[in-house]
Amino acid sequence: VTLTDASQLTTTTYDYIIVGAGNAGLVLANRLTEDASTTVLVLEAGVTDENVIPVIAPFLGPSVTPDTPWDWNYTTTAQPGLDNRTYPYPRGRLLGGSSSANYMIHQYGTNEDWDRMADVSGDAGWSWNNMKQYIARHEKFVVPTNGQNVSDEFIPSLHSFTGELQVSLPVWNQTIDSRVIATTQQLAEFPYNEDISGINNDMLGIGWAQSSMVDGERASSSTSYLASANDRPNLTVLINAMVTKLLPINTPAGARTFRNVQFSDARTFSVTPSFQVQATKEVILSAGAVGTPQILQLSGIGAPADLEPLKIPVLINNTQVGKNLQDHPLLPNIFSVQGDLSLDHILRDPAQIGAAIAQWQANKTGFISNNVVNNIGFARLNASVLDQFTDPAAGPTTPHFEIIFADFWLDPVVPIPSNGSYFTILTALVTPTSRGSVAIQSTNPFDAPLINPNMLDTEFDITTMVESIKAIKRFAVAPAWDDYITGTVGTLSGTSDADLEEHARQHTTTVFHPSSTASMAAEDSNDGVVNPDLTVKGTTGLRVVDLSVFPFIPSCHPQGPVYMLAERAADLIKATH
Ligand SMILES: Cc1cc2nc3c(=O)[nH]c(=O)nc-3n(C[C@H](O)[C@H](O)[C@H](O)COP(=O)(O)OP(=O)(O)OC[C@H]3O[C@@H](n4cnc5c(N)ncnc54)[C@H](O)[C@@H]3O)c2cc1C
Repeated sequence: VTLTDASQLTTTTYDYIIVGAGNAGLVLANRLTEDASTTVLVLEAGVTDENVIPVIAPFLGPSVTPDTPWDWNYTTTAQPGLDNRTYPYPRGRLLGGSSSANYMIHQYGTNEDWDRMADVSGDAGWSWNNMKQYIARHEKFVVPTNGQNVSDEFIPSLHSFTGELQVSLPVWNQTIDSRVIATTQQLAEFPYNEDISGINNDMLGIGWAQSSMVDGERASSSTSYLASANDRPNLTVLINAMVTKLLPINTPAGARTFRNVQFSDARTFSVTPSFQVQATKEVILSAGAVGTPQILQLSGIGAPADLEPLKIPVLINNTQVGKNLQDHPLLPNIFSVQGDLSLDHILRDPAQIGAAIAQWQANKTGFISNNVVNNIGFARLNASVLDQFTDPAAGPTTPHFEIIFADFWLDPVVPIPSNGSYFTILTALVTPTSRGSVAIQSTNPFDAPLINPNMLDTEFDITTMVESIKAIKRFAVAPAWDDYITGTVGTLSGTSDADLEEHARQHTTTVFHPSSTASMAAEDSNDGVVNPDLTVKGTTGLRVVDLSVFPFIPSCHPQGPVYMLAERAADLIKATH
């Protein structure tokens, strides 16, 4: 059942308390309540996702954030690598968390990404060979039924059709799609990849985006894992509940126990009145890569240098909490194109958008029923460039950068001009080496933490971004674009490395993938915030299950890896108790 107010709780004691009804949290809520004798409370600061059209309609996904009631509305600190700019840093603040606010692209990462996690943690359970079983449990592939031919857009034999989250393929073609695919036949540098999810141990090349959607609607952890479990009497989800602190129970020797959770009404933006609930087994933080370190720090688990200036007693001294933040930098590269077939003309015209939304409401068809992006690709640096660096990729077949194709002007920094037709090829670093941080700046949980992704801080990152621009410029001169692309827009016209570096520093923001702020490390290592079984080092009764535990950001869109992580975490938790 989903409750809206603390006064509706009928008890204050549960077997498990999950903090955050997000991507990971609702997987746990479902799996842990499969046993009818296990009670679970999920505390979520955000609001409901029910009947929120921008959340449900796939093409409207980008309007769920930033600066809305469904977003935490964070902003980064000034980024030295980006000409000291700041930019919005969206995080979903509703049921489903960021899985309700994201752009729905669904992948699983490379086998090398997972094998590195197993190596770093010393736990072979995180290896690809073991983690594959969780894709089968998680995924419910849905082939579009609108007549779209998707036979060579994915490899059916590798996918699961029986799991929880619906994953599908494009149901509406953009003008550029056939040209993108034609380019894969014209240029050997950009081969066609028949299944871009990573499931076939190969993410290199260009393929059709798989998205978490079904029948013209978004599929999130809320519409899948929660929807199929919410009528269980042993599951309680409380929205509008802002967790403000974990309270320690002092144990005489060894680890401190954290099974008590304090929260307040998120609608009041006030820590009083406060409520307390207790877990008899475990508290699980699934508050995401910003929320989780924030709660740990507010609870006195963190670096003395972060806590002492705020007079927060250091209960667990761990200098890694909130550190190691990794994210995928995203750079829009815009070309001007012929004619008026790009989506810009529709997106500029409220009447056409209104008609398209009405069509979607009537029968879930048209471009609103489809994701904003149909094709994505991944590539590695040329060997001659890579030779200058230690390769930060998880292995020799893991990509360094991503290429994303949009049939319209898509630049989060520069708004769409009032006329013209455009084609955007976005590039994103998927193996960045820059590391940033999340740190609370006051003892008030309602104050946003300082978020510093520290983008393009390293020589590797800026070099790879420049190389990615050169790569897409090679892509754009394939014969497939001869009668379409007319020129570059703005600073993309630069030809020297210095020009392209300036273009990157002026336009880069984020693909919204913060990770690694509560990194996993081996049990006997002094590094890391959590152990390989996701328990918080130096504590009992407390685990973290969300994207913050990945020691390295996966080289793909990360919601799939989060679902896989949470599926295994449920098994680990069940095996403990
Ligand atoms: C705009 C956007 C676009 C994206 N596009 C894609 C994409 O196309 N494909 C992809 O794979 N990934 C995408 N991502 C990233 C992906 O959605 C996230 O990495 C992933 O969902 C994170 O899962 P999580 O469980 O770690 O955190 P979340 O899903 O963010 O869950 C955290 C939950 O905890 C709650 N919470 C936080 N603090 C508190 C507190 N103190 N008390 C109570 N509750 C709290 C939050 O409200 C939230 O519900 C995108 C993200 C965004 C924001």
